[in-house]
Amino acid sequence: MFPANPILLLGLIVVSYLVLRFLYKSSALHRINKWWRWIEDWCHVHQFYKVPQFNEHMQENQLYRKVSVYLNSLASVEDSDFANLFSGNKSNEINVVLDPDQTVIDTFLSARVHWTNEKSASDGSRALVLKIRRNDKRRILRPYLQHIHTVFDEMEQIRKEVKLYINAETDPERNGRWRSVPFSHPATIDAVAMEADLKTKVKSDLESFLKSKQYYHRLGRVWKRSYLLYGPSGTGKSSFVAGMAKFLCYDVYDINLSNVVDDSDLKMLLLQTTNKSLIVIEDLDRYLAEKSTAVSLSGILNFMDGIFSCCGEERVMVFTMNVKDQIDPTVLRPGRIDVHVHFPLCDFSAFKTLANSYLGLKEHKLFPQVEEIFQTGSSLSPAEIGEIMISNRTSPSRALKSVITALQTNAERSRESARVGQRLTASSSGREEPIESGSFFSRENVKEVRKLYGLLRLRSGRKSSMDLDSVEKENSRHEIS
Ligand SMILES: Nc1ncnc2c1ncn2[C@@H]1O[C@H](COP(=O)(O)OP(=O)(O)OP(=O)(O)O)[C@@H](O)[C@H]1O
Ligand SMILES: [Mg+2]
Repeated sequence: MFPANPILLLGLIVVSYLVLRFLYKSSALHRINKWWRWIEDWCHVHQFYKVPQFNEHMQENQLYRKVSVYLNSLASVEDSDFANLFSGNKSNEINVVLDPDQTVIDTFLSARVHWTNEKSASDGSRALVLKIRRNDKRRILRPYLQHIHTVFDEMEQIRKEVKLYINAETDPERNGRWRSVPFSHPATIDAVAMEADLKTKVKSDLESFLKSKQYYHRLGRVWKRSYLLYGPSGTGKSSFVAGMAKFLCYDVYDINLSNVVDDSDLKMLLLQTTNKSLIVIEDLDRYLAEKSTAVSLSGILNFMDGIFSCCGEERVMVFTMNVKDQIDPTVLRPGRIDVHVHFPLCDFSAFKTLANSYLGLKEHKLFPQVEEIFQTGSSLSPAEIGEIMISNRTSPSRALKSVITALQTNAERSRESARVGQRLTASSSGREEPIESGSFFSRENVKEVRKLYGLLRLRSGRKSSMDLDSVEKENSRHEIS
C-alpha cells in the first residue's frame, strides 16, 4: 500500500536515498557485505583446499605459482581489502597483487569460491587456501583447477617473459632464496660474433635437447645438458648465456657461489629451481682456484651431476671459465660437462662480423690492412673492438683506424711481455715454485706472461674443429672450438 499522503511518500524516498547514499559512501555497506558472507558461510558447509608454496622437500609447488598468477589476473583482486600495486613491464602497465591474509572471490560455473592468501606466522611460508561449498565441490572442483591451468598457460604464452633469478644472501625471515627480476638482457645468439658453423652446431644441439625428453627417460637419465663456455675475458661468454636463455625461452638462475653458505645450501638452491630453466655459474675457474666459496668440490660435483634434481627436469646448466687447463679433470668429465664451447679472441672473420653489426660495413678499403695485422698474430677481444667501434660509430674510417692502432699497440705489448717472459724463465730455472708472495717477480709480470701464454695457446687452437657427434650419443663430451 502506498502512503496516501504525497508529502509522506516524498519524505520516504528522500530518507531511503540518504540511507543508501550513506551506506554506499561509508564502510557500512562493506560491513554488511561481510556479515552477509558470514551468514552465508554459516548456512553452508564448506570444504577447504590448501595449495602450499613449497612441498616437504622445499621445492616450489608449481600449482601455487599457477594459482597465484591466475588470481592476480582476476578483476576481483581489486575488490580485496588490501592489494599491492606494482608497475608492469610496459610503461603504463600496473599489476595488482593480493596481499597476505586477503581474500579474493572467483565465480566458476555459477558457483562462488574464495581464495585466501595465507602467510604462516611461524616460518613465513605462504599458501593459497580455496574455500568451496560442499554442494559445488563434486561439480566444479576438477574443471575449475583445469580452468586455472588453461588460463595460466594462455597467460604464459602471451607473457613469454624470461626471468632472471639471483640467489640472495641467507635471510631466515624469508622463505626461498631466489629473487627474480624480468630478464631484459638484449643479447641474442645471433648477435654474438663467432664462427657461423659453430653457432649453428650449438643451436642445433640445444634444439635436439629440447626434443629429447623420451630419449633421456628411456636411458633413466635426468633430462639436463651441461655446457662449458670458456675463453678470455670479453669474448662473449655471458652474452652467449643470455642468448641461450632467450633461444630456449628458459628462466635464468644465476648462482653466486659467494652467497652460498655450504653444500646443503647449494643443494637447496638447486631444489628450488623450476623446470625449463638455465642454471648458470659464471667464472667457475676463479671459485675453484681461489677457494672463495664455502662450497666444497664434492658439493659442486654433486650439483653438476644434478642428482638432487630428482623431481625436476628440462634443465640446462652453463658454466663459464677463462681457462680450463688448470681445472680438476673430474669437474670436466663427460656427463658433468656435455659440450665445451671455446670463445677465442677476435680473428679477422669475427672482426668483419663486428664491423657489419656495429658500423654497418660489409667492405672497406682499410679491411686488407686490418687483416694483415691479424695475420701477424695480434688480437683483441670482441669486447675491446666493439667498444672502439661504438665510440667511433659516426665515422667508420676513424673506427677502423682506431682498431688498427689498438691492434698494433697490443702486438707491441705482446712482444714486450714475451721478452719479460724469456727473462723470467731464465731467472727462475731451478726454482720449484716461482710465484711466491714477496718473490722477486711481481705478480703483474707473471700475469702478463700468463696472458701471453694464453694468447698463443688460444691462437694455435682457434682453428681446431668441433667434434660434435650425433646428438643421440648423449653421454659423449663435445668439444666445440
Ligand atoms: N663475440 C662477441 N660478439 C659480439 N659482441 C661481443 C662478443 N664478445 C663480447 N662482446 C661484447 O662485449 C661485452 C662483454 O662481453 P661478455 O660480458 O659477454 O664477455 P665475457 O666473455 O663474459 O667476459 P668475462 O669473461 O670478462 O665475463 C658485451 O657488451 C658484448 O656485447
Ligand atoms: Mg662474463
